[in-house]
Amino acid sequence: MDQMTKTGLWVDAVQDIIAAGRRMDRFGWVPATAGNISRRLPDGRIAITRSGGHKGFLAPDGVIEVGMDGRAVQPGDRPSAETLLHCQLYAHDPAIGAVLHGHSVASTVLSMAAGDAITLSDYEVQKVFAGQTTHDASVRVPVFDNDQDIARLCTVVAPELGRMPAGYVIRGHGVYVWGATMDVALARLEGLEFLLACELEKRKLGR
Ligand SMILES: CSCCC(=O)C(=O)COP(=O)(O)O
Ligand SMILES: [Zn+2]
Repeated sequence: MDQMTKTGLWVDAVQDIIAAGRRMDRFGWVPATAGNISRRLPDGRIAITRSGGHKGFLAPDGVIEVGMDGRAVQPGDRPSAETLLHCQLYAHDPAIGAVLHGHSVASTVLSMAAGDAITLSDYEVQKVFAGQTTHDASVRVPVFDNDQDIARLCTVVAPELGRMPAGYVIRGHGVYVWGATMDVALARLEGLEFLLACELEKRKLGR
């Protein structure tokens, strides 16, 4: 165990991740072992969920430390299979402090029916996203084809970095959302999931 794992800052990050997992689970966004959650650490490393655990029932040892290259600091630790998507966001923007990934019904189903984006229009809640000041506008949420090769998926996401006010969706898979803090990331996730759920209901009405 190195110095970081002993500090209060590490404990804060772990508590943030455990609380986020519980909240995502309450909404049904992390079924079975789906989803992953991370936070940037003050030393530039990342605290991220271990691969394969239920994110609604995380214990402190369900969170491990990785470098910006996505490799576990402790040999033998197995970080989330999607760690590189988190690292990509942290590397892109130093202001990003937390990244969330969930598998909601709405993001899964809508993305399977979508082209290269889901467009959200006319919803008041769009204003939860930075730079959105009115419902009278559109928010484009890119949809990327699913890929088990996460390094290759990163190359597909890369051109859109900096142009995704609400996050992005991986087709038939789930959403990625981020924020300066865990609270901001959770608020954005809640906003995006609300809007995707509305969109799914609207389409069921044939509108
Ligand atoms: C059972 S969900 C398949 C893997 C996945 O998409 C996911 O989000 C969870 O993977 P992890 O390695 O982070 O547990
Ligand atoms: Zn996933």
